[in-house]
Amino acid sequence: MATALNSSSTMENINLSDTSIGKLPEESSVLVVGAGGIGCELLKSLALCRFRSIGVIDLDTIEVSNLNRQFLFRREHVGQAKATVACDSIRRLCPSIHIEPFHGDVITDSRFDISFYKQYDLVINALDNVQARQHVNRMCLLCSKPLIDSGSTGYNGQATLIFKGRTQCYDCIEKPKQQRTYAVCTIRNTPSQPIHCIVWAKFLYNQLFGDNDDPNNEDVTPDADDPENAYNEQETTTTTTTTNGHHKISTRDWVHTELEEFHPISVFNKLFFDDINYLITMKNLWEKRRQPIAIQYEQAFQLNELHQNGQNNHENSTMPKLNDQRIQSISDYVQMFIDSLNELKQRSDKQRKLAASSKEPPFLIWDKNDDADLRFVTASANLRSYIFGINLTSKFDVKSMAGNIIPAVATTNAIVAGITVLQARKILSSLPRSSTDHTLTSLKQLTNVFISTNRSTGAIIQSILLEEPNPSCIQCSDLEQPVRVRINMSLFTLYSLYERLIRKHLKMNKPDVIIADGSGRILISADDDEEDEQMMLKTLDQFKLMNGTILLCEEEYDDKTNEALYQHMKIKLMLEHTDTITDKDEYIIVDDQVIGEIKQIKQSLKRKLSEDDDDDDNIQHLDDYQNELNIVKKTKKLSTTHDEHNNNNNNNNGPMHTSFVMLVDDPVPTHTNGHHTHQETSENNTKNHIQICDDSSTSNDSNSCVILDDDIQTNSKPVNNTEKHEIIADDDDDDDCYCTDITEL
Ligand SMILES: Nc1ncnc2c1ncn2[C@@H]1O[C@H](COP(=O)(O)OP(=O)(O)OP(=O)(O)O)[C@@H](O)[C@H]1O
Ligand SMILES: [Zn+2]
Repeated sequence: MATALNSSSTMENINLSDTSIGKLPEESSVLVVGAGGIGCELLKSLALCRFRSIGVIDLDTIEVSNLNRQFLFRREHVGQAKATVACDSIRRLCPSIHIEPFHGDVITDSRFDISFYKQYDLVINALDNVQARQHVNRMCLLCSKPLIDSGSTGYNGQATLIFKGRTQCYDCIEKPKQQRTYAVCTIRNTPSQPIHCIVWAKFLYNQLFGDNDDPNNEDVTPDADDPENAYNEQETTTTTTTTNGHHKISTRDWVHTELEEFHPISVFNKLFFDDINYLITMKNLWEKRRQPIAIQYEQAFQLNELHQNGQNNHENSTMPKLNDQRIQSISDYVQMFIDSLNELKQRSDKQRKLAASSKEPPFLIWDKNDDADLRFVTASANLRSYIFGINLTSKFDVKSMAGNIIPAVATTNAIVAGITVLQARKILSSLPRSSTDHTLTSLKQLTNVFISTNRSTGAIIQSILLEEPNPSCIQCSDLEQPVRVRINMSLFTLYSLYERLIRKHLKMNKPDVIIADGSGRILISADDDEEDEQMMLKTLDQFKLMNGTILLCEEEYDDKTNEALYQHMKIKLMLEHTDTITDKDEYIIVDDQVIGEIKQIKQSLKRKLSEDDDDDDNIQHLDDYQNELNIVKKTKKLSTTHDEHNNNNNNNNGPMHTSFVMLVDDPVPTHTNGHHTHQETSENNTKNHIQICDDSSTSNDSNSCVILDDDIQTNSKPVNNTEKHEIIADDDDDDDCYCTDITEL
């Protein structure tokens, strides 16, 4: 249900000076991701609303084209990091503020891990792409941080709220995919929208001046293989005489054979007269469509009318227009075509010569910001639109459509930023004031806010009730908390991931491994009988997997073997990149996720394993699954032992928990104790350790571990050998596996 609000009623609902509950802006720390159009507005508004601790991430440097709306930047800043300059400008505005820039990619920069996010009370996205938004969404879900996702497209904008388990997350609802590809037949034979003609014009540019070896360089000539075309062309030669004497000549081949003796008028007549006449011979295409009209250069200048169909709404609007926003006459487009063609031909000849003596490519690459490139596409697209009776498009709009540009409107950004700060204020007032717990006390006041020029609702700013999370959302449903795995993406191979981590360690049989980024890309298919060796040896970064990528490992019930152990099992893995790992096979599973993961294994077992808690002394040979369960039990027991130990030392009766579990592949020494010996019988004496360490230990032991649980602290304190608890789990399937309590070592 939508509640319409005008801006004054929005303001009335929020009492900025209400300090009775929740956190105050000056007590809170906020992370802003993106210092572009919305980001600049947002930082200014946050600073003026008394937010005093802000982190700013942006990967980009300042460009001249940013200066019109990203007002924290000036011409002298061009080329400098956006995050740094934005923070400097805010400091000048508000000297008492603590604002810290981070120049880096929020997705791939290993500085931005879970512990980084945990420093903040609230995260705000001011990003311009889905991938980065999805990543921040996942990170906030993982550490239960409130997130506001702000965005704008032209006159529309939004500030939506995301709280783990309480609202929809960014991925709860699949985003409608923007159509970026069009059927080849539509482009070559039967365009019906301006974008079809613009795509055709870009193909034409590539045919004439671009990389002819590029397989994406589509032919632009009429396609007689169009299934709609009953006329079945038998000839396969590039030059064919059609029934009524018109010639079909492939532009690609024509470029090679004829362009040496370049004549712009021949190019014009081939494209807009010969090819169109050939297309007209495909009678079936025009049974239910308007037949195109071929235009010949010699008559083209007489086509002075603006357009055929009364043209689009823009032309009727009384809004003043810049030259580039105006639709021109057909004769203007004819002239524009000839002029830009000549210009590009000269440039292309130069480029070919330059390539002979340098590393430059021997072809041109279309650039939306290059005037000749843009004029060529505008003119070609509009001539074709005219031929097919499609509305014409201004140069300004062609630039936006051909360059996939989403228009940025400074006023929308300012409104979105203002609303986002109000949202931030409301969220903070719902957070407990003196606690690091970020559970919201109430969602009552909170809504999503949309800015829309669609007046059917009678409001520009609309407040929409928060939606419940989607229970089957792969990112936020509680049942599927990901197991966090730290690896070095540039060293860790697909083989290590599949064979060592997923199959050996997680005990999955032969799962599909799917990249959970909405693309449905399958990394490894369970149906493949043989693994591609070359592929398995590739490192994960070669598959464009990144810090924060979630993999869904899914295994079906194996009815052939009727093996209950391998019934349907699902595990999500979240990959976290770290440069600090230098061993190509090493992986670290972070903290209690390991326990969650083993619990999942436990749940997936059909047979009921006995849960006899008492006989830790009676350690015996265990099968792999029993062993995993015992690790869980042992972990709990060790935590308890440790708690007692700690309590004795500190007189602290508060609960203690295990700081982290680390799993590494390292040669380990043989451990001997009264009861059992871990025999180093596996290949290379390599074992998996699971080490459970505690951050309260203070010794300088060189065997100390890195503290991975960010709840406790980021930097490690060395672990005293006598306090260290260690469980050694054998990586080798054939070996016996023992659990050993460190107190016995
Ligand atoms: N993965 C990322 N990590 C960090 N910052 C990012 C990431 N992706 C996008 N950004 C930043 O988000 C900001 C989005 O701002 P905006 O939408 O105004 O885009 P812009 O690149 O500044 O402008 P335009 O695209 O119009 O030239 C940019 O400054 C961009 O650098
Ligand atoms: Zn979700």
